[in-house]
Amino acid sequence: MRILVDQNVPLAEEFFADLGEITRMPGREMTREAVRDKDVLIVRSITPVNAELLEGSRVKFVGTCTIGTDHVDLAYLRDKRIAFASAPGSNADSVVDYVLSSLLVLAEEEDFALARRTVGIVGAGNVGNRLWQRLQELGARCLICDPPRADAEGRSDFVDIDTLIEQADIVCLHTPLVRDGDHPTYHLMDAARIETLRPGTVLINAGRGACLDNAALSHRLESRGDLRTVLDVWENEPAIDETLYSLVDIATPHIAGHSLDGKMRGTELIYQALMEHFGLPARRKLGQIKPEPWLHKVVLTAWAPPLEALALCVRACYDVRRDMVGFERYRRRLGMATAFDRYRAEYPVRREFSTLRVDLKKNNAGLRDVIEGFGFKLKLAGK
Ligand SMILES: NC(=O)c1ccc[n+]([C@@H]2O[C@H](COP(=O)([O-])OP(=O)(O)OC[C@H]3O[C@@H](n4cnc5c(N)ncnc54)[C@H](O)[C@@H]3O)[C@@H](O)[C@H]2O)c1
Ligand SMILES: O=C(O)[C@H](O)[C@H](O)COP(=O)(O)O
Repeated sequence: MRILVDQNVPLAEEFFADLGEITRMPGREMTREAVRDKDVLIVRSITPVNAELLEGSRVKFVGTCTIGTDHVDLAYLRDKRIAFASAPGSNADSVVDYVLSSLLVLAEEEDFALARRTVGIVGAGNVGNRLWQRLQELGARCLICDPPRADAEGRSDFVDIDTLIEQADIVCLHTPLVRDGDHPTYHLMDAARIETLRPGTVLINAGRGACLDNAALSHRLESRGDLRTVLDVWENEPAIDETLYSLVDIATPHIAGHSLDGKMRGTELIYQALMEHFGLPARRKLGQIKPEPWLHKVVLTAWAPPLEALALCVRACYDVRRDMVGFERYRRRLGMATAFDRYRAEYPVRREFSTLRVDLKKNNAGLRDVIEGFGFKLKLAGK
């Protein structure tokens, strides 16, 4: 069997080598010629998978090691009877880590307490739901907007997006990119909605770039400069708008989900789906292959103020400023589009909060819920 794999998919050799010959290639360089004689195609989000790529090829299985599937023409695959799998939930915790790390940076700069803010979460799927759970541990009030779920589950505790925008101090976008149907998300945050954001609102997009009208946001930031913004996803990646980039507070090149844990989980999910497709037992397990994190534990030896201790753990594990500064360094050297892709390809190792154990004394009970709720492992030691 011949398998073509994006070069940014970790552990492909460990998972797939027994199945056949693996060829690696940058996702943006995958052409019809490159896939023609392959049986299996394993991509990430930057390869458009459609008739143009696959027509006339032998490909019988396509796997994307990502949550998002907007780069895949699913109707075409169905029509051609090409099996397909994605990796739902694989890097959702990494995205939540990214959002929380960003919020802690802004809370520190602006001197606000997250617990006293209203956070609006647009899209309450794997990412949004986990963010909701973790924020509740901090005591933050959350407003949830997810019309497809509201319809399907008959939920009356969800709000519509305009109510959310009106009431939230922090607006987090975690929607997939959907262009049609009852609940499209293309430019869900359009010029009119961007204009109605209250001065001082924090706006975060870690879903897909085109869920937010980038030109309209650029206009609002240039003309009024009264929002705090965190953008991980952009329209026209990797050649993103330089002006918008310069106006955003935390600007990163689509790496919110790029923890090693998230990416490895994505590979494992596609391996499992591929084995199932071919009726083979999935003997390889991520737990047997996964490297140990560099930082295994943080020990808090005495009582500590909960929020300060939490911020310390977050920074020890993943500080979003590392990526902001790293991306800017690459951009100055390579120019925007090359830097965008190169930083992701050479992404420094990052582990999820869940890989860090926090040791607490028993008398530090106030911290217990916050640390656990934020996703860290907890160990209680005697007084
Ligand atoms: N920045 C990154 O690195 C990164 C990483 C992972 C995922 N993503 C993106 O984030 C998206 C969400 O991830 P997920 O794992 O939560 O996906 P998911 O499919 O589990 O959840 C998406 C949620 O959005 C809701 N939704 C759909 N249309 C909506 C609308 N018009 N308004 C409000 N809500 C709507 C859906 O009902 C669903 O509950 C992915 O589709 C992907 O595009 C980005
Ligand atoms: O949809 C996803 O899973 C994420 O957007 C993912 O992190 C994208 O990573 P990429 O494929 O761009 O490396």
